[in-house]
Amino acid sequence: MIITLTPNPSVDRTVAFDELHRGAVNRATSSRIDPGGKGVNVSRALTAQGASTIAVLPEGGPEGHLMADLLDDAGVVRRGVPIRGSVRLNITAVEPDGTTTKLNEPGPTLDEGEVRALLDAVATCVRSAPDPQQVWVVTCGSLPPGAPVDLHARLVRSAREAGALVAVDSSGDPLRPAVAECPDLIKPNRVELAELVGADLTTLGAVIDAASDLVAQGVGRVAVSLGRDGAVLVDDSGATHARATIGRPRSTVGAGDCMLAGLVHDLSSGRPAADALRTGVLWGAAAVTLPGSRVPAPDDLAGIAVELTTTPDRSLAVRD
Ligand SMILES: Nc1ncnc2c1ncn2[C@@H]1O[C@H](COP(=O)(O)OP(=O)(O)OP(=O)(O)O)[C@@H](O)[C@H]1O
Ligand SMILES: O=P(O)(O)OC[C@@]1(O)O[C@H](CO)[C@@H](O)[C@@H]1O
Repeated sequence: MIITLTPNPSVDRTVAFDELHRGAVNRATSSRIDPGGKGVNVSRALTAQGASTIAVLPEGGPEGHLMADLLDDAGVVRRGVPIRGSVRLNITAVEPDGTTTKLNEPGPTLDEGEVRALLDAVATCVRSAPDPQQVWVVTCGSLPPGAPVDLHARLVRSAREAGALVAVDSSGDPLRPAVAECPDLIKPNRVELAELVGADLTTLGAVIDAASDLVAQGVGRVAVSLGRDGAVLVDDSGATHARATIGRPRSTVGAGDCMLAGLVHDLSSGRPAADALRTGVLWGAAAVTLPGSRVPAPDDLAGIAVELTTTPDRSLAVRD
């Protein structure tokens, strides 16, 4: 069982343009809408693959109702925590050459009672699971205004107390206190890891060294997503690198979330870490072949080959 927390979910509207012009009226060629926010996407990807998950999220306002309907349509089990504000709506503009422009709203202001209700909802889900020791909690994304910067860190503590293993996917200031709580897994991308450790990470070797330092400080595992260069997983037994080649990329929005979903899916089933990385990279690459933030179904994984090595090329220049 995998429980996700998304403190700042979003209804994601993806709008396609032949060419986007700043400061002009732009007429779209098509549009789609998906329930989103990083933890919500993790739960959507798990649901699409038939895995057991509950998405915990704040629910309020017209967008909150829309979010609930979209999640119900996708068959995603959810625990909505009522809030006074309204869930945000994020816009993604896509152009035929693959250029993606994201416009993310700040989200509703949460008060301390609402924050506590979110953390309690997660702990209740963990305690109600048949075997809380087998539960992973995944807490993801930006924090809405009013939420304390240590919200992810508090979640690591409270989910642990309830008996679960915990993964964190966030960035910037909210990531730091969460890392200090030594979660079982973190999933930064290369830029987020570079910001966390305060260094330029331009080769795979530099990424591995930075991740190894975090493991030495007590983080269980560090999975770094590297865009088209795949991902590297570092733990106290070493580093494993995996990547997949796909045809034409369509949208990278949510690919990191699908990667994390595949990784935690296999770890929670007791699979070896290298297999879990392979699954994560496969789900991430499959997501990139799909429009908007659509998540892959089992058929979408067919025909994508993943290369995996336990002796990564440390000199590889990493770009994304
Ligand atoms: N062009 C690509 N070709 C093949 N696989 C890709 C490509 N881009 C992304 N991926 C896959 O998707 C995963 C996640 O991508 P990326 O590193 O861009 O995530 P991210 O920056 O965390 O994304 P986000 O936070 O926007 O969801 C990668 O680890 C890789 O497996
Ligand atoms: O503003 P945040 O919380 O950093 O990111 C939110 C978001 O951009 O992330 C997801 C893709 O990873 C989207 O569904 C959503 O719009």
